[in-house]
Amino acid sequence: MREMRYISTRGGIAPLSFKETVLTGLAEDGGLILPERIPVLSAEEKKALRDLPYQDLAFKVFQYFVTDIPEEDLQRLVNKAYATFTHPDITPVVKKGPVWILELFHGPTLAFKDVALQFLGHLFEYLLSERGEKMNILGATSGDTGSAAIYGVRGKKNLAIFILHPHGRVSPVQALQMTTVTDPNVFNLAIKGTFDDCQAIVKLLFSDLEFKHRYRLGAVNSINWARVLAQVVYYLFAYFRVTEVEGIEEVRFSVPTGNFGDIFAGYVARRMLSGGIERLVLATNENDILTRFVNHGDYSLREVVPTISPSMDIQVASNFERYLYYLYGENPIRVREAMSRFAEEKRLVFSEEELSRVRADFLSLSVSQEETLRTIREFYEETSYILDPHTAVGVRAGLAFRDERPMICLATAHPAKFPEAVSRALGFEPPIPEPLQGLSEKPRKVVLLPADPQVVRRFIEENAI
Ligand SMILES: Cc1ncc(COP(=O)(O)O)c(C=O)c1O
Ligand SMILES: N[C@@H](CCOP(=O)(O)O)C(=O)O
Repeated sequence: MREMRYISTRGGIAPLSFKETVLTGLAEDGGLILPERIPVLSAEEKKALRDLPYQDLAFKVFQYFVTDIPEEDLQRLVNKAYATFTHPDITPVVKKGPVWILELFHGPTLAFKDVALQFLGHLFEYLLSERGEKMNILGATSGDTGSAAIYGVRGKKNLAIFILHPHGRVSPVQALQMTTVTDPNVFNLAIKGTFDDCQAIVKLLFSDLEFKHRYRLGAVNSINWARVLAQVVYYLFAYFRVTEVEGIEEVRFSVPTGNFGDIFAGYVARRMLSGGIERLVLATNENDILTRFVNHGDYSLREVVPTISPSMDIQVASNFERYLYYLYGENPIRVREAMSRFAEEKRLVFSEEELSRVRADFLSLSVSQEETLRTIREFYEETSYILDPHTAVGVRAGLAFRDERPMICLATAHPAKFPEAVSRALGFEPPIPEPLQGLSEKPRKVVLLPADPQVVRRFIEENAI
């Protein structure tokens, strides 16, 4: 395999290997890390990948991007990562009514984050033991990354984890999943603010290079390229499965979107396939900055509003910067200018030519809470299948943009993580799966802090390993 090196969206770092990329998290110039090229699969390569079981496909896809880990080690990491999943296909894709549902919730914390974070946990442990180093993981969550990251690194050597979540703005089940892990190296920080505040604190602390190096900070958010990479696999897996069954070469994916990480993984898969994914449907809840961007070129910041799909209550979508890099013709100077303009003016303006390229990549719809509840109800009536509210946002948008091509809707979380919303829609709560049973009786560990980077910094200084 040709060696793969990694660069920053802002152009200010020397190229990195994959291993360095994983340990670096946020690029030292404040940008996000990307591979120097996205491989395009030939017809023969697609044929060779088409029928592979999930783990084998993951291994083969990773090999294009991971050229500095020996094959046997990479294979072992992949096998360990997916051994915790309860479905043999890892991310099965099932036909329900008029759409295909890509179920991404068969991992330990019942959300799509497990697909990448189970892998990243093992990868961190492998890299740290190779170097004889320790790491303090720092992450922000609007609900799902937090528990998936905690479960991903739990019991692993040489790691502590600090997860910031917006106090009172994640679902009660999500809060319990995180805070009932009372291991001495796990710290849940409930921040009095929004997810955007939490993510801004994390990025600020990563940008303080002295602090980052002294405490050897590691990233579990989609800041970390390994997160995006692992998520690319299920797009390819679903694409191969659905096109095989339907006997058609083009599909659309509908993706409930918040931090733009999942749909960015879809964008990478689309480029790798070069032609198989006609467009990606970008579905947002009432926090609709990305929908306004696609449909009206209006990328301007508004207040975050709390909704029944809380994990998508985000306005400043981190991975948007990665997409901008490609939209701006892989020109890091333009990305750097845009990011500093956005920090000052809280908006970006795009040319008609740029917007027409955006619309060749994405279709977009913002779905209100009322429509989300209606979608859960109507989909259940038609198919007996219970959607979680995030998935319902994606299904609603997927139905709006359905044409002759198969529409694959990402089911990003299990409905039992959001029983209140499901009950409002259906009049009953979904059955509680085994991993969520008895959580409310367990002891909890959480600290309430203001949305102040200095306070968070002090907390890390006092508790880091
Ligand atoms: C259940 C669920 N659906 C959708 C999303 C949105 O994904 P992304 O932030 O990658 O856009 C999230 C948060 O990441 C989530 O937890
Ligand atoms: N919705 C996410 C927000 C963080 O996104 P990430 O993909 O960058 O980790 C969550 O559930 O925490």
